[in-house]
Amino acid sequence: MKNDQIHDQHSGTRTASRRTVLRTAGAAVLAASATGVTAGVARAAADAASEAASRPYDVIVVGAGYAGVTAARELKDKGLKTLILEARGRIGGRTWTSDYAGQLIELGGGAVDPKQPNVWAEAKRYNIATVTDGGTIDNYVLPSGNGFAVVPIADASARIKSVFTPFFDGVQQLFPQPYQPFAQPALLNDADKLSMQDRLDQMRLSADDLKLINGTTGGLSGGSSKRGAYTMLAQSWALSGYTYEGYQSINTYGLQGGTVALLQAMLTDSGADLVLNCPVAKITDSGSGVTVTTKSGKNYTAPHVIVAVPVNLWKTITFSPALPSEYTSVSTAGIGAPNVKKIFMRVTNSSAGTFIAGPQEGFPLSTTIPERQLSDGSTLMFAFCLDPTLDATNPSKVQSVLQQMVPGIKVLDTKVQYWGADPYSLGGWACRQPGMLTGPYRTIQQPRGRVAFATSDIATGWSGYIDGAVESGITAAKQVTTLAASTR
Ligand SMILES: Cc1cc2nc3c(=O)[nH]c(=O)nc-3n(C[C@H](O)[C@H](O)[C@H](O)COP(=O)(O)OP(=O)(O)OC[C@H]3O[C@@H](n4cnc5c(N)ncnc54)[C@H](O)[C@@H]3O)c2cc1C
Repeated sequence: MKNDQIHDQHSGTRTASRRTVLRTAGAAVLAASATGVTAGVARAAADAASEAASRPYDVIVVGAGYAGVTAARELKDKGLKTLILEARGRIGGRTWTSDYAGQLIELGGGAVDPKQPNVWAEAKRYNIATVTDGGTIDNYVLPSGNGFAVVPIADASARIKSVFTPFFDGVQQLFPQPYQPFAQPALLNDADKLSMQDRLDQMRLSADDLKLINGTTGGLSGGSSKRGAYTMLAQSWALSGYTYEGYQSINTYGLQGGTVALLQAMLTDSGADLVLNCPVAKITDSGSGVTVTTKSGKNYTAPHVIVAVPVNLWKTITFSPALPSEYTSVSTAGIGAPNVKKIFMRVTNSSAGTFIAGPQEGFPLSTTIPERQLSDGSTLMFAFCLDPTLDATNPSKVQSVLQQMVPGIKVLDTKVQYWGADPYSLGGWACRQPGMLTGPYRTIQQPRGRVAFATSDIATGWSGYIDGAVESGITAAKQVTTLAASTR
């Protein structure tokens, strides 16, 4: 079976798509990612930052992930000049094109899909090809009784589909227009109270069937199905066309050259100046302009600011005047799923052939997926891990967990990104908690004074995906353009 017939997204789900990614110089692109004030290799970073502080900008964007860069590009299209301040030494945030075992890899988000209109349009606009891999996967390793069973992929997919599809009974009525999640307020009020675990409980599944799907719901939630809102996954199902196949297929494509290739093209087009290694600590809105203060004490001013950092980071920035409680409480509770690690590894000796593993909630590794065969005879795989106690940088620890599912398998080495502990993400993909969508969500999508917000975490459509980041960047740029026109 072609491996793009099954799939996953993010964590708990089951991605099977492998990509023939052109091994363009991902790292070199990253190293050369800065434009504008940071472009000159010879120019000292401090000089560049000082120069930026004295230049007149219409808008300062905080954060150079997909949401922030999209906002800057949109503002340029409206004739506004933008400065981007980024905490890290690279662009991309929760997308991170890196390299491992001589391969280009995505340590964060990587998959895009034609059902995701915003990011798909960007790829077309900048002529970035989408890539997929036609490799095959033999088996699915599934929980069975107290252990695991190796099941031919077609049989396993049919079984998962039959258990998973009823989880979404009624979603067509709940989200008849997937990009307008509030269209059915009465139904939504009830549904948004449910955690994914509540919905699983309603289904009264057998122990084995429960284990078939709670790895997905628990994984998306950041470790426990009790944390994630049912409406989060239900809306993704609706956006995918209300079918298992539609939902499965959203992880089929990657971007040629990696996510950084598209983002770099957008950044270059934005004409924005970018300062890297510049974490923002304070944002002061005087009513007539905004001052952004970095951790190192440097001030930048502009008429407007777009805060394009993850929601989980809002609580780490001092806003003056203070943000209303809706913003602070959501940031404290968190939208970005906790505990998320993405692990790349080289494996050999698989008794299950090429396989996907979909263990149950609570197992130290979540979905485990083959990416491609390597010329040294090993297989490049990646896995998600929601267990903060597993030291995934230690190959023998990962191996002993993997061997519980596939006896004899060997892990040669690993490369890990722990998003939950990363100070500039404090979590992985967005997964709202029960009550957030019907509660503070519409408020936190709005600007406060001269400060607007952009991130996939507050998107109306594909929140939790690159597409949602692009959508949110477009929205924030519109909000600021309207404000700028009214305050001129
Ligand atoms: C492991 C993983 C797998 C995923 N898989 C997929 C997938 O396959 N497909 C998909 O579509 N999506 C996927 N996602 C989700 C997707 O990556 C995100 O939704 C998207 O990248 C978020 O973009 P953003 O711009 O909203 O936020 P971010 O990418 O987090 O960007 C925010 C930026 O703000 C910066 N920042 C933070 N604090 C400060 C500060 N104080 N001062 C200045 N800058 C600051 C950060 O460094 C960062 O660059 C995945 C995410 C993860 C973690």
